[in-house]
Amino acid sequence: MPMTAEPLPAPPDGPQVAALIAYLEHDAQPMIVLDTGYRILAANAAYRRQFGEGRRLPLGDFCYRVSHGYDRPCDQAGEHCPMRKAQETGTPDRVLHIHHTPRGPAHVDVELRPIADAQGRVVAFVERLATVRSASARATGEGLLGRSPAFVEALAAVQRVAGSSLPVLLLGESGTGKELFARAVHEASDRADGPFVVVDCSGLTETLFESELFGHEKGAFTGALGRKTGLVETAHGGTLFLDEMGDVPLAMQVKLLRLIESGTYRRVGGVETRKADFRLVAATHQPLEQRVAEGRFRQDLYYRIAAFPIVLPPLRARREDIALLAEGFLRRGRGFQERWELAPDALARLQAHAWPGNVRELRNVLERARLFADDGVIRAEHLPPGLGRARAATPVAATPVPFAGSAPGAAWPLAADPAGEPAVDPAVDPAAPVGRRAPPGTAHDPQALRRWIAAFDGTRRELAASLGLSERTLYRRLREAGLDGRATG
Ligand SMILES: Nc1ncnc2c1ncn2[C@@H]1O[C@H](COP(=O)(O)OP(=O)(O)OP(=O)(O)O)[C@@H](O)[C@H]1O
Repeated sequence: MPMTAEPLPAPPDGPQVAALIAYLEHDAQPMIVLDTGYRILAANAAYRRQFGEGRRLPLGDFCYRVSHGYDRPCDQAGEHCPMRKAQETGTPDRVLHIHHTPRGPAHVDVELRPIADAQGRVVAFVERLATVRSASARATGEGLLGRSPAFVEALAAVQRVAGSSLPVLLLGESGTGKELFARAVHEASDRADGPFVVVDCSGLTETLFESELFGHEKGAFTGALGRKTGLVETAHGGTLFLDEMGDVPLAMQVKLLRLIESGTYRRVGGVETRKADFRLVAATHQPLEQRVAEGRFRQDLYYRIAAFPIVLPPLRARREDIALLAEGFLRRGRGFQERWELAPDALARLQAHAWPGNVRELRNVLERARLFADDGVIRAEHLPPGLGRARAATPVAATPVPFAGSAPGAAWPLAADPAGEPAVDPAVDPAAPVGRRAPPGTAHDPQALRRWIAAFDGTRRELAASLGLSERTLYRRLREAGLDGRATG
C-alpha cells in the first residue's frame, strides 16, 4: 500500500488489519479500510485509480471530510452514516451517497462491512465504493441528472434491484424519466452488455401488439410477406422495457402473463415454442391498482410485474434539481453559442413553475428559450408568459421581469399554468390517485410521509384515511414532520 509521509493512526489489531489491507490491494472494486474513528487507513489500487487521481491520497484523514467535505460524521450532518449503523448492528450496511471525486460530485454506492477481532469487537471497516454510471450529480451532457433526496431515493432503489432478476415497475408521470430509469436498471445489471429494447404499449392494437412483441411467420396474416423477428426475441439476453404498460389491452394482458410465467412464446402463425430470455422493466403513469379494481388490468399480471415498484418523483417534488437539469440541458444544445447562461430571474421562474410535463417540459422550455437568447443569456423574458409567474412574483421580488406580451413568450402555446393562475403547490401532485393505502410505516417516517403527500390527490380526510390515521393524528404527524397545513388540500 502506498503510505503518506504523515504518521497514520496505528491500525487496530495490527497484523490482522495489515493482512486485510494486503488482500484488498488487487481487488477490482475501489475499497478503503477505516478505523472505528472514521479515519482512512488504506486505499487499494482501484480506489487510487478512480478517486485518487490528481490529489493527495487521503490516508489518515476522516472519511466524512474526504467524501463530503463535512467537518463531522455524516449522521451529525443530517445524512445516513453506514459506519454508525454497521457499528451498532455489527452487520454490513449499504447506502447511496453523493461523494466529492476528482471529477466533481458523483453518485456512489457505498457498502460498509465491519471487521471484528477474535473477541467479536468491531476493530475496522472495509468500504467498497461503486460509482453509479447511469446518473450524474453534476451538469453533464447526457444521462439522468439529479441530486435531490427524492431523486437519490429512486436511484438507490434502482441500484438495489438491478443485480437481481426481479421485474421492476416504474411509476411516474409523463416526462419523469421512466425510460432513462429503465435504462439505468439495465446498465447496472449483469445484462448490461445485452440489448435494451423499448416497447411503447400505448396506441397499439391487439394484433399489432402481438406481432410486434412475438414476431410472425411468413403468411401468418394478410400482408405478412416475410418472417418478422419480434421484440421479445430481439431482447434475448438483455432487458425488455414495456413503456405505458397500463395501456395494454386486456386480451393482450393474458398473452403477456403467459410469456412472463412460462418464459416461452410463439410467433404469430408459428407452431414452435420459443424460449424467452429477458429482464422485464415495465412503466406506467396509470394508477394500476385502481385499474385492477376497475377490472381494466388483470390482477395476476399486476402482481407479476409489481414485485419491485419504484416511484419516480414529479419535477415539482424535486425543485432542487431544476438548476442542475437546466445547466445540463443547456450544455447539450448545439447552437452557435458555445456557452449558455441562465439569468437569476429566469431560474426563479423555472423554480416556481408547476411542471405538469416534468423534465420533458423543462427541456422543451429551454430549447425554445435558447432560440430567443441572442447573447447566450436566457432571461425571464425568453420564457413563456405566465410560466412560474404566480409563485415567483412574491418570493423573488428582487428580480421580476415584465412580460408585456414580448414576441418570444407571446408565440408560445402554453398548455398549462396559464398566466395569473396560482401554480400548483410543490407538495401536491394533481395526477396521483385517491383511494390507495400508504405502505405500512409511512405516517412515522417524515421522508416517506412527504413523498406520500406529494403523490396524493385528495382531501385531507382522504389523506388521513390513506394513512390509517384520524384527521387529528394526521395534523400532529404533519407538524412533527415539519409539514404544515399548506401541504394538503
Ligand atoms: N433526471 C433526468 N435527467 C436528465 N434528463 C431527463 C431526466 N428525466 C427525464 N429526462 C429527459 O426528459 C425527457 C423525457 O424523459 P422520458 O422519455 O424518459 O420520460 P417518460 O417518463 O418515459 O415519459 P413518457 O411517459 O411520456 O414516455 C427525455 O428527453 C429525457 O432525456
